[in-house]
Amino acid sequence: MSVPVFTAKALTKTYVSGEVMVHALNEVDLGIAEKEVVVLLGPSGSGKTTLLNIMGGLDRPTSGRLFFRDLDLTDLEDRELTKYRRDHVGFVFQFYNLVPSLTAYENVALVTEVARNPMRPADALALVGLEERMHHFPAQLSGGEQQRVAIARAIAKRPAVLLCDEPTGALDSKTGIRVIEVLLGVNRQLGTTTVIITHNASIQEVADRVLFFADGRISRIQTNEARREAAELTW
Ligand SMILES: Nc1ncnc2c1ncn2[C@@H]1O[C@H](COP(=O)(O)OP(=O)(O)OP(=O)(O)O)[C@@H](O)[C@H]1O
Repeated sequence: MSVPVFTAKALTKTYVSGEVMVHALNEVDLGIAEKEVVVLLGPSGSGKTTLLNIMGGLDRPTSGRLFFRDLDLTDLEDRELTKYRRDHVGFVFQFYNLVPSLTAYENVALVTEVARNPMRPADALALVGLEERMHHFPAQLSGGEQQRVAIARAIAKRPAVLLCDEPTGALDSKTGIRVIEVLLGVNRQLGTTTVIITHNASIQEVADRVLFFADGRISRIQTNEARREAAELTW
């Protein structure tokens, strides 16, 4: 078997506020394979975002190890961690964080201008189905379209991993399903390993594996025999 994209060993993140200690992540062991689609489900405060942020190099664990392929992220200096993030990680958040004064094309070009081996902005926007809207400003696009621009921006540098924190959280079901469809299309066409945090249990059906979080631990892992297509989802 090839080296996993991520390997976590006893990964732990503890926050101390006053007398109270919160184990946001509590000795999590995990492997995520290349090209996998993984959905993280669990109640609020169970540690999903903490894990995603550590995988993305936005945060550091208190103890334990996290490898990206053969690279031990827990060993890296801040500068090296920033380079890891810039070279290998795309993020998609609930809110799109587009620059309002720039067109869709220009928002994506902001990233491709500084990336090492980027796609052309027009190709990234075509991949998310927005080739006809690329010269529109964010205010001229629907929420779902803005999220698709954010996805184009995240994948234009051809990251190995795409980390998505509630990507459909602000969308109605029809546009949310379209966004999931776009994420699956990117996974299929570019082979991007994709991790999706959601509170929407329906979305688990499109995953290869579903990780259920409770109290900073993975309480259960479900392997789906077959992935559903986004178009088959309802919520
Ligand atoms: N910067 C911080 N300082 C103190 N406690 C924190 C901090 N960040 C997270 N926590 C705590 O760590 C725990 C895990 O939080 P986390 O955001 O990972 O949960 P989550 O499963 O992503 O929740 P949600 O679904 O609401 O986003 C929570 O108890 C949270 O309050």
